[in-house]
Amino acid sequence: MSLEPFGARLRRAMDERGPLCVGIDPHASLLTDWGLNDDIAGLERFSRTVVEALAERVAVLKPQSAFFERFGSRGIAVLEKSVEEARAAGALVVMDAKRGDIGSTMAAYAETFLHKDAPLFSDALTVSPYLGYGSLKPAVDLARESGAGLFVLALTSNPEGGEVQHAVRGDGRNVGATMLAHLAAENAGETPLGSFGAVVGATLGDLSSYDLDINGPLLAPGIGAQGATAGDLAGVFGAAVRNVVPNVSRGVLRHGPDVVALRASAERFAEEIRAAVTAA
Ligand SMILES: O=c1ccn([C@@H]2O[C@H](COP(=O)(O)O)[C@@H](O)[C@H]2O)c(=O)[nH]1
Repeated sequence: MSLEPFGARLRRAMDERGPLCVGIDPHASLLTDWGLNDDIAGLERFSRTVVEALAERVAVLKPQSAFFERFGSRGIAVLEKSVEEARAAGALVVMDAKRGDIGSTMAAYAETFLHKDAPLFSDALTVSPYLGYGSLKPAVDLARESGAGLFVLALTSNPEGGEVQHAVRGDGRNVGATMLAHLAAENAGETPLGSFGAVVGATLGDLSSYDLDINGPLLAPGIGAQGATAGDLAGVFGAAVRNVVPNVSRGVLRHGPDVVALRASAERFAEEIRAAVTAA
């Protein structure tokens, strides 16, 4: 049996818990700062601590797959366990793996993260559309079947992204705007919120030239370590701010390993975000 659609589950979680998404990003430097070794035991302890501190409190946890993959199969086993425990504690899990390939290979990535019986099944997956939006079709189809979602890289938080995403097409529209239009079509008619979201950096300044009204969630990394603040959200997203899922990773994680300090940091960000969204 498939799950209720991701968009509906996310809307409810955002309304009940606030929209904050905290990353599980076990950087080698953070493991050291936490007094852990940069090894599988350190990885396991780090991830378990973040899940214990936050999975019952925040709407979304976003493991960054790269930091687990670097430990090989044992790192993937830790990732599987973290996803399972975070979901069991009530958080939605967005797997940040940024997958993208030709359609036939994309189907295998979709099976990996979006098939409801897969060991790494996640509520949503980040995907790259830069082999063409249509190449994502197997992931879109399987997400719909499973009740999962996608976050498509549209306007990323890093300064280098513009050379691809701001490139102007023959029809005068840029690439990022085109991805947003594809997502709006995917989400048409869905209530209360579509399941196909965009990644749009909180670092990007005024985005009023873009149509962010995609009837889907906007995952907004960049708050904290990359320099954006909760106070920037209304200026960046305008009326779409209600559908923004702001992500903070290092900004919260640097307060570990103390569980109370991690919770306090996440609560501070959550409060600032609540104030910014309410005032918008
Ligand atoms: O445009 C993007 C897409 C993804 N990310 C990811 O989000 C976190 C941000 O971490 P911070 O420590 O809060 O900077 C990280 O996992 C990135 O890979 C992004 O930053 N920008």
